[in-house]
Amino acid sequence: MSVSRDMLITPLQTEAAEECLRRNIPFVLYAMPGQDTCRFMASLPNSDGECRHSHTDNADSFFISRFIADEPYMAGISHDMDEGGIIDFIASCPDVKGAPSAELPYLTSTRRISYNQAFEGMTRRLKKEGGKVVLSRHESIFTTRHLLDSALDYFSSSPSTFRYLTYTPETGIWLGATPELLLETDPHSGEIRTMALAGTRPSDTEESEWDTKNLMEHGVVVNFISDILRSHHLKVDTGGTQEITAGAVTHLCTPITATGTVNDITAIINDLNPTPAVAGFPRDKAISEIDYFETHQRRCYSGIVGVHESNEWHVFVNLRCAFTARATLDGAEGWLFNIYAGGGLMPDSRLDDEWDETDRKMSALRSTLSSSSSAVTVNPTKAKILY
Ligand SMILES: C=C(O[C@H]1C=CC=C(C(=O)O)[C@@H]1O)C(=O)O
Repeated sequence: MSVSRDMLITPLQTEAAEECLRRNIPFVLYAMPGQDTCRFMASLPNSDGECRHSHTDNADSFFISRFIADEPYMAGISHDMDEGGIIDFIASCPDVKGAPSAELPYLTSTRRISYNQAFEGMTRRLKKEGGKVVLSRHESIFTTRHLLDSALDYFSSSPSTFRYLTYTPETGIWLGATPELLLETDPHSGEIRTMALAGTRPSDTEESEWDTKNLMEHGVVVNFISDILRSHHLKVDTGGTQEITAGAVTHLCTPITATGTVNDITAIINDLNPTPAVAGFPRDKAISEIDYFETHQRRCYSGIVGVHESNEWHVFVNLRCAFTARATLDGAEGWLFNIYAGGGLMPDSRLDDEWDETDRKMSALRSTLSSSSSAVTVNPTKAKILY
């Protein structure tokens, strides 16, 4: 099911986002899972022409952070804008000292040989010691398709995900549609909701049973999340494991709720993040192997992304996403994307299956970027990034 294209991003929101992209003003367009309207927020410049983009506890804000930032870093964007506010914003947008992001996308994709080597190194240890590590890769694609068109299509084809397009000077431009909830608070019931999302197979499989590798991979995440919540003295209730389909892949998903007195919600978020669904288990060992074997920086892929609005937290794991920047290739203007995906390795993982899994996880965004009459190039080594 996909929602109506017209409803998701209004023409005014598109115009405002384009203005922000032109002027390097931090902004976000986002839609909550199941919603068919987007919210637009931007960090307006202060009287010195500088954009405020720090997170404050009271204002509604969007945040995005890197995978295992030393300090849990949040780029907040406040100032929600309704349609009237957007008109004023576009009309009066003062000159800002917006800086382009210092980070640049990779021109080439993760090489198969590098992925294979990382796989061999990680599974060699897993076979001896057990555990789990999530190995990721990225694919570099240049497209002449306009960014806002791509975002609109990607949003409308993934209605049950948290969808966003954002720019901050710290992170650059990111586009994503993630199915994975890290944590959500409900001030009415006092409940915390989360999920274990791990274990993947093709959505067109004819198998009825899940294999042991996927069931165990999933179980590691259920146990980890439950243990963290219990360590915060919360009562944990684990629902039945379900299947959820996201494009070409189906995942195992166990909803988890926690109740009790929450003294410090950000401490719970920081303890949960990253879960073994994106890092592995034991966590520290998995993170150091990711650091050692992966040949790219994950940047914001598999970090957290979400909103703090009306005193509620909606925190997601940043999956099915891409980092992008304006670029040219052979005289054509377009966008250079690094699409990221990973998969959990267990001692009995098979190399080709894992590679194919990441391919399927990237496929929805890849086909969005290639649709209509846009010219698309994979590994655009001659692309030039525009500032
Ligand atoms: C790490 C990713 O997916 C996670 C979420 C669902 C299933 C996963 C898996 O089966 O490996 C991963 O844990 C990704 O999409 O890049």
